[in-house]
Amino acid sequence: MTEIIDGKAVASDIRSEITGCVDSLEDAGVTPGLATVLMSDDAASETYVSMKQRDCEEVGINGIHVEIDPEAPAEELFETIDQLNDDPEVHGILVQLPVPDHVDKREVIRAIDPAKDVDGFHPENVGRLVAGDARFKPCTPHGVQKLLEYYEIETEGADAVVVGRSDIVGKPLANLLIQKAPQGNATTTICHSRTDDLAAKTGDADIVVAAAGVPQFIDGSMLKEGATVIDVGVNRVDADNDKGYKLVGDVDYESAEDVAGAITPVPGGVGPMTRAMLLYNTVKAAGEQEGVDVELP
Ligand SMILES: Nc1nc(=O)c2c([nH]1)NC[C@@H]1CN(c3ccc(C(=O)N[C@@H](CCC(=O)O)C(=O)O)cc3)C=[N+]21
Repeated sequence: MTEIIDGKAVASDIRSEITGCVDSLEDAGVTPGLATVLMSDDAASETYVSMKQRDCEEVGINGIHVEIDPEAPAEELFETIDQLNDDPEVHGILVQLPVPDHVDKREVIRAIDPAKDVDGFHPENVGRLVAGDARFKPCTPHGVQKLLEYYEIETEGADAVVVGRSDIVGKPLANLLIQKAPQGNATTTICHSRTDDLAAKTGDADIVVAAAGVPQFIDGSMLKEGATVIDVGVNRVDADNDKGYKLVGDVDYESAEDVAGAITPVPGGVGPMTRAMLLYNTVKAAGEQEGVDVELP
């Protein structure tokens, strides 16, 4: 029987534990604050940011949302970031990506105070993660590790293949999977668009993580019997329904489900975990900035 990895349920569990962390911060006189900044008209980005704000409300984090006209000069975004860096009520800052073409993404990431960088994208935080001393694990890789933990999927000595080399998922996740730490110690291969014979690599893997942003490109024929399949893709594809689209992953679920030992669905797999780990990082940031011990889940 294929085990369906229920990210929605695990995320809900983690949110209730985070509510406890928020309570202990409140007892110390601290309300954790998360600022989300959106400089985009993209419908999917708007949806994700509003979900993040709703999550904050649920657990008692003070959510602050700033919207910047995507046509505005880049300076407007940088001024906003400076203000949020200086605002003692803001413990975490998330600038929703992508930003418009006239805004330099790297510069944006560097402008955020590393202590408030709850995405974990700032070079200082990337460096710490690679050095095995992570401050903020990036939310999606961290969420994937939590799923592996909850479902007791052995990573030690396992062959893991990460398909996708992005700075926000592929690279940090591969780094975490090779670390001498829980949910680490995997023999990890990173595959990407120039990989020769991808199916041979995925077909040998005990754990396959699909994070390339290409709809349904990994199917059952590319998997080993019993493999764990983690689908990070959230692709909107046209559909004949009210919304006009549906969400599909990077994995062709129907064929993969027959072969996999365990698999994450889309929606309801990694996506909700990404949002839960953002709350986790925000509570961690607040505790560190305010000198309050927080017992994180
Ligand atoms: N600075 C920054 N940080 C991010 O973490 C970040 C970002 N920019 N830009 C875009 C990506 C994408 N991302 C998602 C998070 C949750 C879901 C999610 O909750 N998905 C739900 C369903 C969503 C829906 O219904 O549309 C699910 O898969 O079940 C999806 C996508 C975070 N990102």
